[in-house]
Amino acid sequence: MDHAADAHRTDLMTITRFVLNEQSKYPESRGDFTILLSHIVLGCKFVCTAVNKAGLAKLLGLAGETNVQGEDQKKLDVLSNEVFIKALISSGRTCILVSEEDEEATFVEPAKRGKYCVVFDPLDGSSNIDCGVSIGTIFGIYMMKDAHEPIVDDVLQPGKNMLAAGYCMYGSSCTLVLSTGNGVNGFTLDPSLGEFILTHPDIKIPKKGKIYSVNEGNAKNWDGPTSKYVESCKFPKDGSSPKSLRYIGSMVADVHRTLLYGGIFLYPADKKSPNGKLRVLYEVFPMSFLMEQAGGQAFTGKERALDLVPKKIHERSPIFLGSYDDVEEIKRLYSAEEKN
Ligand SMILES: O=P(O)(O)OC[C@H]1O[C@](O)(COP(=O)(O)O)[C@@H](O)[C@@H]1O
Ligand SMILES: [Mg+2]
Ligand SMILES: [Mg+2]
Repeated sequence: MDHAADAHRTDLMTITRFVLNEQSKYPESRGDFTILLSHIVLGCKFVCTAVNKAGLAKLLGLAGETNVQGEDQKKLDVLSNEVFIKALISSGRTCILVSEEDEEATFVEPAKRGKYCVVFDPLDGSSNIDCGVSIGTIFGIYMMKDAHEPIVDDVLQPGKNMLAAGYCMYGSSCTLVLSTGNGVNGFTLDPSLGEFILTHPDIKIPKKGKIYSVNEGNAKNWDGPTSKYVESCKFPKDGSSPKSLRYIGSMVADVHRTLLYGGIFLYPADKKSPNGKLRVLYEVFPMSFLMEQAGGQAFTGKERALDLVPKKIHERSPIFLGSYDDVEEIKRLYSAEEKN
């Protein structure tokens, strides 16, 4: 590193500075949230390093049952789950953790307990790992309802009660997008500093977009409004240009593009999966929270996504999220069908 040339960079807005600045706006704050977030950020850095090495490990024959040291080589999704569980418990600020990888919620032992509940998908888009396509981690943070012995109900709250949500995308760069309920900000990891730097301040999603993003292979099982909507993206009746289709199959990457470029991401219900595929707590809610904070909308086909009250921790829901006007159109089609 050229230290002289980099001297001017010491005024960069790192995520640590950013969160401390936010904290200073609340004089009564004891910094618990800041500490929790710093543990999540550390987890993301660990997973980013593991993801970057994954291809190499495979090439060198290290990713299998055992590595050269004779240790078990863990699959990335299992490893990522362990990283976040450890990072969150060691923060001393959490009481309940819900991970996609664990059937049951994890209750933190009293000595290490704090007041936050964290829901997360440690590695999203894991089917894309072996071909090096972008994958990510998604998280949402709730406050425990009251001071009592934690119970599962503490995480079965509507998404609008989330205090914060975000994702980290492990792609051509490592990008962390965060909202603490006061807009959306994006940070990019500078590997030379090991710090996330504010690179996308106050992200606002375009009001209308030119891209739709959906697994069209499921089209034969879609319901009327979804089919009509996708048809209108391809053959618009108002004389406008057709939308482009982009679909990666990693929710983090598809939502990130939607957030920056505008448009709509949909994982609708279909005849085979009447509740869709994506999980309410750690996929639908955090992404819907971010979309609304960026000026977009998120809809389930029946209601505002963040109004949904999950009954089970791994519950699924259809989801349509993105630019305000694009989601408005799908809402119109569903309400027209209801009236018929
Ligand atoms: O392959 P499909 O059916 O289009 O599903 C893609 C969706 O499934 C997911 O991969 C599910 O996430 P996981 O990898 O965490 O299970 C989303 O990231 C993505 O939007
Ligand atoms: Mg996922
Ligand atoms: Mg996952």
